[in-house]
Amino acid sequence: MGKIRDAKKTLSSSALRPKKVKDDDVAICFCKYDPNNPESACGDGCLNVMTSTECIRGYCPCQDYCKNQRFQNCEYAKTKLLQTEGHGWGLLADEDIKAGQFIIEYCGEVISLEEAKHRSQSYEAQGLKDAYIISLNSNYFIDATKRGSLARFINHSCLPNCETRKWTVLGETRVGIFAKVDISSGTELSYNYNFEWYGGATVCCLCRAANCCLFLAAKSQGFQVIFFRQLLYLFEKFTVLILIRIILVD
Ligand SMILES: C[S@@+](CC[C@H](N)C(=O)[O-])C[C@H]1O[C@@H](n2cnc3c(N)ncnc32)[C@H](O)[C@@H]1O
Repeated sequence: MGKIRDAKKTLSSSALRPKKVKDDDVAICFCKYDPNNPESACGDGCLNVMTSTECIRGYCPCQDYCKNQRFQNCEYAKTKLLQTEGHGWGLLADEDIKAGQFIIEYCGEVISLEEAKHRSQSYEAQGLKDAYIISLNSNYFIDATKRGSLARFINHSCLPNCETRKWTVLGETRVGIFAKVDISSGTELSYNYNFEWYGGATVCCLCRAANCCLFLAAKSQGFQVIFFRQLLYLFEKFTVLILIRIILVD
């Protein structure tokens, strides 16, 4: 495993493309902080929260009471690494996490589609087993292979307890991992890589869920490609089994 950096010190997905938000473009909510009701400060009813946009310090009417600056304040849940059986490192909840809670930002280098294609092929050629490129939008991807937060260690599951969500933060799109359900401390975190993951080689899924799709990101790789890859994979497995049988029987 490469050296792990402190998540708070790593690049956020927007760090490579800093963009000053113009005053006219700042989305300002209508929340009003009521000391008798702490939920009044940018909770579920906040216009910005409803549109997955973070409030900006200095503009939010709730000022220091604003609760809608979680990416900017790195308000991550406590997590820790674990060594899994068969699929490398994974990430555990190190405290009870509530459904809907922001867990961690998926940080890394922001790269173009062309660069993602190029890097993915190059990593595969270098024999890198694990792939860390996920989609930011149709034009940009986040590559956490060399630099990233602990989110890069979250494995795939076909029945996940987390999901990725895209938020607009200081005018930029950023990707966060959020809990889909209540998660108890000590449980491995997972999300479904479908439509997010820019993987290289076909990887057999080890999630053990009853609805397992057998391969990682089977849907995002396109039905035809994955169908033929699966056929090829099964053909290879059968050929090996037949050869072993021939060797053992003869
Ligand atoms: C983003 S990384 C996850 C962290 C990785 N386990 C590690 O040790 O760094 C994605 C890689 O983890 C492995 N992986 C993740 N989920 C898996 C699963 N359900 N089954 C098999 N391999 C998985 C695959 O090798 C994949 O390329």
